[in-house]
Amino acid sequence: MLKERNQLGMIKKLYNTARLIIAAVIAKIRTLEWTTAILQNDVVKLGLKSNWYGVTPIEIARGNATLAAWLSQRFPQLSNGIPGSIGNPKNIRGVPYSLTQDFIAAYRLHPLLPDEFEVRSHQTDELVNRYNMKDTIFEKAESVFEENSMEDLLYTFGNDYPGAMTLHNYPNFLRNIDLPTTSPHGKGKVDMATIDILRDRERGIPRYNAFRRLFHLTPIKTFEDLTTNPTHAEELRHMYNNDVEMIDFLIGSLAESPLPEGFGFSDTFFRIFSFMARRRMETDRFFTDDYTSEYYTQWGLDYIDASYMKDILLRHYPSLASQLQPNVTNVFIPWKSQTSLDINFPYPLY
Ligand code: HEM
Repeated sequence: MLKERNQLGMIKKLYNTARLIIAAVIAKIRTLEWTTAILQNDVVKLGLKSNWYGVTPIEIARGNATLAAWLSQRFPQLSNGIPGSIGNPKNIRGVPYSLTQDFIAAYRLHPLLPDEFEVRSHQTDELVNRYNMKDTIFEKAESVFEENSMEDLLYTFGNDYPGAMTLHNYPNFLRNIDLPTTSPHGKGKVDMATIDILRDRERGIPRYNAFRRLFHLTPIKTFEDLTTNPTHAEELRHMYNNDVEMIDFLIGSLAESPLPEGFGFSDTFFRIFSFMARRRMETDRFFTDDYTSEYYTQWGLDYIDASYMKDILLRHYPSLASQLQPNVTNVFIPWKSQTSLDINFPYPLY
């Protein structure tokens, strides 16, 4: 009896330790790889690296030794990443953590979705299947995996570009989407483009300009302050009755132009992303006080450190090796576009 209970305890411990390790690998991949693929900007990369590993003053000073010395004296905590760094205990900043509705509003990235896609062979790049997105969602998703090999799907998604986060780019299939009976709405057709705006309004998300003020960003005064595209400015003036204060958060963010260099979405979205990216880790005891070998095991900490998404893909699908050559460093950036070795992956090295 006692033996069985001990065994059960061991199994539970093994399960929970594995869960912690996998959650940390996912958090690391999201911080250092996914986000740096959609925000391909050196300063952002450095910021995200600082969240996980910390940054050294010499990296920030881009090799300038005098500035680096001053930085390390003035900001001794600089080189602390969140996970495991001494001096970074759990910090809720006086507010219990939750994913805010504002973050959810900034995550309404539906324009990233295409209306159709082509599955291509990972061996020959030949067309294998062509799909309309509407035929691949909800209960129909499983058939895509039955009709294609996992290697071909990974190769396809590894090389496809997402849609641009901009006005007039909402996927058509979502504008008249057939919800399954299992959806909280029940069966029926909905227009997700409308719902995205409606939900933000009913949840009290500040309008675009109010949001910018709350984030200490300069509010816009005219439609031309928002976008360099005169057609968009005119359309928005008409839609919002010439009142910039009425522009919805999502619409303002989709209209924003020009975007900072390398950004896949607006600077306004970015503010809440970068804020939450840090906060969701620094409020978690397992990424702060308890990111230790006692909870993770030393094997686990080393495994997290050594694992990037590419390692995971190759571990499970070794036959992708010829597509995932050393020049493919970040698998969230189309593989074929990475033609030369990026020594700055996953963060810039100065
Ligand atoms: C085929 C792909 C997708 C479909 C069919 C889909 C559909 C939906 C549906 C039906 C809702 C609920 C709408 C409601 O409030 O009534 C929703 C919400 C949402 N979707 Fe998507 N979506 C897809 C992909 C994505 C992607 C790729 C992202 C972001 C990367 C995303 C972000 C969100 C967010 C942030 C919400 C709001 C969640 C909440 O209210 O808590 N969706 N989506």
